[in-house]
Amino acid sequence: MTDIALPGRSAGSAPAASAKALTKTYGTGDTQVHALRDVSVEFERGEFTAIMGPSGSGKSTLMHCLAGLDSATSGTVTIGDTELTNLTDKQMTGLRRDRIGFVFQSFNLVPTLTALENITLPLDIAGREPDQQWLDTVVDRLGLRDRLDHRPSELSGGQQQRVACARALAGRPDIVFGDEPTGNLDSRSSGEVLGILRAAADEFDQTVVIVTHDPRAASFADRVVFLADGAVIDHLANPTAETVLDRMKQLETV
Ligand SMILES: Nc1ncnc2c1ncn2[C@@H]1O[C@H](COP(=O)(O)OP(=O)(O)OP(=O)(O)O)[C@@H](O)[C@H]1O
Repeated sequence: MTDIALPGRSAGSAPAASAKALTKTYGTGDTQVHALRDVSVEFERGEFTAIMGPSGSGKSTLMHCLAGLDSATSGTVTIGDTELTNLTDKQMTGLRRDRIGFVFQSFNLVPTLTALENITLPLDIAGREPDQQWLDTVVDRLGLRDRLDHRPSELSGGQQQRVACARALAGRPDIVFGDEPTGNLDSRSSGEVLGILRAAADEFDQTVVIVTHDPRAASFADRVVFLADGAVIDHLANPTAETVLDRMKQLETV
């Protein structure tokens, strides 16, 4: 498969991703839902951001629009200096494949493939050779070396999520999105997954954006963006589990 040339691969000083005046409306008339109302937010290169907010506040919708999995009703999304609304379907597929990684709450592994085959699947589909050194780094950092020949059913939930993380990181994407990536994990496995996402930002200058309900998970981030009723209502820099919890309580009483 040939690589699709995308404008803006070397993003310079542009944020790694941004949303400008993003709105997303579902339905019409009485049943209309404003999932996003005029959301503008930027994500710097090498920055780890947690998106938090009550159920139904628009977190997943925002993440899916940022990652090109869903389209907004109005406003713009930019990855590097590539505006997603300007892309053809083919270019969008190429951008998602080459520059974006995803980790979902439900792992989404292929049951018939081994851990290693799952990790390299997106690269295989894209016809790309894995960077062996990078792959080794990711596998070792996630403690998966002695699990590579196992199928998902032979792995614990934490191990499966680490495989999903390795799959997201294997192609060295500029930006990694996680939709409640630790939602199904115990605290030890959560710590391992969040640790590798932290390392992706610190050591490899990748941008990480996760949705979470967990103040402890959010404490691994550089910044928390709080959503309520489809709008950004607050930011918190250098969060700890305690400051996040305090802010959540304050926001509930507003
Ligand atoms: N396909 C859809 N059709 C209609 N309404 C939708 C659709 N998807 C989401 N919504 C609505 O949009 C709003 C935002 O949903 P979203 O899933 O982004 O919230 P969330 O903050 O991620 O919630 P949760 O924490 O419960 O996962 C909600 O009111 C939801 O009911």
